[in-house]
Amino acid sequence: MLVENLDHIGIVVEDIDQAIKFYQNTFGMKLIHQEIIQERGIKVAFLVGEEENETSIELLEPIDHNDMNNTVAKFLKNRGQGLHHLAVKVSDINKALEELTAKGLQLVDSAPRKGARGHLVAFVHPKSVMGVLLELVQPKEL
Ligand SMILES: C[C@@H](C(=O)O)C(=O)SCCNC(=O)CCNC(=O)[C@H](O)C(C)(C)COP(=O)(O)OP(=O)(O)OC[C@H]1O[C@@H](n2cnc3c(N)ncnc32)[C@H](O)[C@@H]1OP(=O)(O)O
Repeated sequence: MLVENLDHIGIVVEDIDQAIKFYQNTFGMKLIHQEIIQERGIKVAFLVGEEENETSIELLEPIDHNDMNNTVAKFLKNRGQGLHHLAVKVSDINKALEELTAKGLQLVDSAPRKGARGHLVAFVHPKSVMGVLLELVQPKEL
């Protein structure tokens, strides 16, 4: 599997609007995308620094903070705000999943699904990545 680059870093927050303002006002970062993903029960926002094609930060807030079936709400309750996942860009997500399965890694998603920004995404379990929840991202234009 070939990782092209670090696509984004996911950070779970209590209040996404407040967090967006914090990243904009404190670090001068720019909001490039915002979306409510109803089927995942989350609100997300992507911010970048000066170089727009660089790695972004994805802020995530659960729509319902009390829904413990929602992975982000559960994370927020159990671990509080903070780093949630690392996302790497790959050109062929199906091939990457096949390779990781062959290498014995535990996948959360055995097949890709539509994630934020219409990209194809799949998660690898943190138990297989030394405690880091890893997201594979295949941009929709590929
Ligand atoms: C929009 C879209 C996108 O980016 O495009 C997205 O979908 S991102 C939005 C969020 N979607 C996702 O997160 C999907 C992938 N995540 C998941 O399916 C889940 O969060 C799992 C990774 C399977 C964990 O769920 P589970 O219910 O098993 O959690 P749990 O609280 O019982 O925890 C089980 C063990 O995993 C650890 N654990 C839980 N979440 C973790 C995380 N984010 N990073 C590292 N470790 C984590 C716990 O500490 C615990 O370890 P110990 O056993 O050692 O105590």
